[in-house]
Amino acid sequence: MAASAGGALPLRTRARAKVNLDLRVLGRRPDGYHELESLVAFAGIGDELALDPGPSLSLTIAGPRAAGLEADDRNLVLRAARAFGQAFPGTHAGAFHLTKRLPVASGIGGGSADAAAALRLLARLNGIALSDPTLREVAAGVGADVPVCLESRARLMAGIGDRLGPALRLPSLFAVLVNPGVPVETVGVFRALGLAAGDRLLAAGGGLPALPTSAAELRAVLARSGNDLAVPAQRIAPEIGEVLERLAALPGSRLVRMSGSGATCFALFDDCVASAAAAKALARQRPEWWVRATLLR
Ligand SMILES: C[C@@](CO)(OP(=O)(O)O)[C@H](O)COP(=O)(O)OP(=O)(O)OC[C@H]1O[C@@H](n2ccc(N)nc2=O)[C@H](O)[C@@H]1O
Ligand SMILES: Nc1ncnc2c1ncn2[C@@H]1O[C@H](COP(=O)(O)OP(=O)(O)O)[C@@H](O)[C@H]1O
Repeated sequence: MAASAGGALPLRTRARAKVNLDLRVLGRRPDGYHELESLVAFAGIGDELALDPGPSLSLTIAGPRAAGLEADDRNLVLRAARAFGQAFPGTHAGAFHLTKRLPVASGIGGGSADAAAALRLLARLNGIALSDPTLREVAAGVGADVPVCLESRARLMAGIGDRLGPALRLPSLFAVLVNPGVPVETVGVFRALGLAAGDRLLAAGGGLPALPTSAAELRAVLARSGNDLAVPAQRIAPEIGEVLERLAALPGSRLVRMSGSGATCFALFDDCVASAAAAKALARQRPEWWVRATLLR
């Protein structure tokens, strides 16, 4: 991108993929939203967002996953930017350019990460701290997953995504992320769970017993949990079953799970040699799937 009209270089940030390492649904609130508990980590891969400061707000989109994603008012980048402008009157915005690399509607929060990235860039441009309570409210108003994506640090997430634990220094996990190319809408998966408003299922678990110090220890903790949205998601997208089976069958695959409301699933490996080899093997088996080896932390 060229320098802005004023000569300043555009601001840039990475919108990292969010991965729900586990996810429990505790119940459904009277307003219809579901109470969750989830240990969230972030991948090394993501979309990229640039902001060229200027007088008017706009968005352009390019990149390998841009097809079908409109740069209109429904786009989460513009929704976040407009909400920011309303909450912080008189602040500056400009021209956003999104490089879309993450599959859309895939349970790894690409849209939420883009919205959070827009808020980070606007906060940087206007000298607003990421810890600003109004900024956090704006994030929560754009989407349930946007607050956790603001800092994109691993942490426990509770409530509907609005209650965040402290940032966690998790041992790095060598992962392969896989999406079979079937978009899955979050709202449909929650609906398929079949809970009535006001239903209470479980008491809060309280999170991690102690912070694991090795990847093997973290995997052992994760093995005791799961993703409560996996069964309803598979009813909507049966392809998820094949993704989980193929991931589990890869040499060195230690733990296999779906992220968020799907359809992206991940497998964890001991090291980057094993995860890279597994990603290569799976991409050969299913060349039409989105397959990426990455670090989660
Ligand atoms: C399931 C999760 C887990 O991290 O991730 P994704 O699969 O979307 O990545 C999130 O809770 C998704 O967050 P996000 O995608 O931002 O959700 P929103 O746009 O706010 O909500 C979409 C719809 O999902 C339902 N919803 C969402 C969150 C929640 N805790 N309870 C719900 O019932 C609501 O019906 C809502 O209208
Ligand atoms: N910048 C964006 N990137 C991805 N999806 C977006 C974006 N803006 C709006 N959306 C819409 O948001 C919804 C959720 O997208 P996404 O965050 O990718 O999935 P998920 O919530 O499953 O993790 C999709 O239906 C998509 O059309």
